[in-house]
Amino acid sequence: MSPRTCCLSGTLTPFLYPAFYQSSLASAARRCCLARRFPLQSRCNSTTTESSKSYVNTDSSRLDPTADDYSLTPFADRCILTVEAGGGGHGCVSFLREKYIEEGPANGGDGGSGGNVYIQAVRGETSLHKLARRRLIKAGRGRNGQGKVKGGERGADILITVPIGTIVREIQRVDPIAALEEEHRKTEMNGEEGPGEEGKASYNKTRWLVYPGTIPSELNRMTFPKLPPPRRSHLAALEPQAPMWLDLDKHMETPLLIAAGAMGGLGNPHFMTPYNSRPKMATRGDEGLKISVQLELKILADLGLVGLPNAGKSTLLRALSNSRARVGNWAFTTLQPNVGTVVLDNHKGRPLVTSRRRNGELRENFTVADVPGLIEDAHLDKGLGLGFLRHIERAAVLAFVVDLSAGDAVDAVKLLWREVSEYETMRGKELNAETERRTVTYQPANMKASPDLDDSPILDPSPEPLPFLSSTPISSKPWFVVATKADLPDTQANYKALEQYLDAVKAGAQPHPSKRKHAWKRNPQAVPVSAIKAEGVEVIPQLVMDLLEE
Ligand SMILES: Nc1nc2c(ncn2[C@@H]2O[C@H](COP(=O)(O)OP(=O)(O)OP(=O)(O)O)[C@@H](O)[C@H]2O)c(=O)[nH]1
Ligand SMILES: [Mg+2]
Repeated sequence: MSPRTCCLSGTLTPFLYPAFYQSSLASAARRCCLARRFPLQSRCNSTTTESSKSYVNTDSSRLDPTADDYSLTPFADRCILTVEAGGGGHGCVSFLREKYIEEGPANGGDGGSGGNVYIQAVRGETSLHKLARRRLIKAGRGRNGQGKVKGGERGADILITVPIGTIVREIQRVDPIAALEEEHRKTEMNGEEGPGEEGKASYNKTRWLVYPGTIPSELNRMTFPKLPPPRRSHLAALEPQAPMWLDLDKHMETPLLIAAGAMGGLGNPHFMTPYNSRPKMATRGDEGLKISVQLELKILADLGLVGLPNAGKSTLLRALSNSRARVGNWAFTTLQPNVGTVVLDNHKGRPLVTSRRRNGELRENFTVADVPGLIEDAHLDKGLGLGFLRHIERAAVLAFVVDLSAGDAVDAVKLLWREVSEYETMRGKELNAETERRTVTYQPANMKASPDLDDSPILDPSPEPLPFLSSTPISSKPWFVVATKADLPDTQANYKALEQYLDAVKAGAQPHPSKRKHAWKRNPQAVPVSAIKAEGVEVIPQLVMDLLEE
């Protein structure tokens, strides 16, 4: 018997189903030892403190709470946001004035550059609701330049903090500098072609600032130099390639720049010539880059609970962690995902489960996401399905929660897998469409740029690989079944049938419930539990750790 099977059949079935209890005396003795050293309470819900009382008694009211005993935190997992980098301050037109220097030279300072917009995924953020309220986030504008060659102050930067697991997709971008560059390129070309009034340009009030009090007739007589070429902040090189598509799936130590502030205008000393030491013009600061982005949070939990409504997912989450998710005896009690943390090591003695992360770090906890119940055709957005199916897409391990007292458990597992699998197909199609959208530039046949191009769509020549979202197909994730409400009478036969079905899936006698080729079926197991009495749940942490290591 493998250690996992031993652990499973050993610790819980004696309470629930004595008939299935087959483990050896030796392993029972070892478990007794373990139970004495780590009482149930400290083992699977180590955030609770009163270790002297029995687990069941202490938590009976917590696990079977009244309908109004829950805590609800504001939550949003999607939002559309416009971020705007700060505009540059204007250059200054001023002249030196001192005693005995009546008409001093130009000494206007340059405008300050605008503030940058940064994004950072941090631990501790769990929702996008604060950003959803804001809609427009604008970095500070640079201050205008001042006399005595004083440059303007830089605009204030903005840092957008998002939860880990946020995907940022660009919807629209307004780049004023790109427009200016285009304009500049055109004027350069025209300037080269046309006969030369070199170095002269007319007054453009969107680009030039003139000395205060300049009257229109004077303005007409003034000779404006050629507009300087548009400038970008050197920080713009650090911006992600447009169109932006970021998958912020790790805690970020440093923020990522997404929109660099615009440059400030030039002060009047820039326009001094040997013939004109007192230019009466300066340039205006540039407008900031504006990007509309869609933020989508896909919770990154280690374990995702998938189940029909009223199956007991929230009760299970309460039994495993210190969560206060709402529990009620009706469908759709849970309307938004809840994430609970199961503490494996509370640093008060030896941890029950010792597991290391991929980077060798010792795991102190793991997270469990409880999402609203799925119903048939959830993938077609029935019930609350589609909005929340994406939260299980990124869970490392899936736990299918089935209610043993509510009909055939095997049918429930098959139905849940069907929905998850349909969702996976849909996501695959979406991802392909997105990839195509980003690689192929459609050009109608009658608008061919050059006659030697054939009719095929033009591939984007960009050598940069596209940033794909790294995601494992849902069907290839390790999974197990939590058979809840095992305390209710006449559930044994249902559980037995479920166990037999999973054995058949493992042996290959039955297809994987998702009907997919490369689905994970190495060792799907059933865990009978009574979440309401916290019986049987103590094996789940070890099981999850084993599956996480796969
Ligand atoms: N007898 C028994 N009742 C349970 C058990 N687990 C949950 N229940 C009850 O089943 C009902 C539904 O539990 P919830 O945890 O709210 O179920 P859910 O799956 O989160 O439901 P939705 O959020 O609506 O999808 C509640 O009345 C629980 O008290 C169990 O192990 N045994
Ligand atoms: Mg619930």
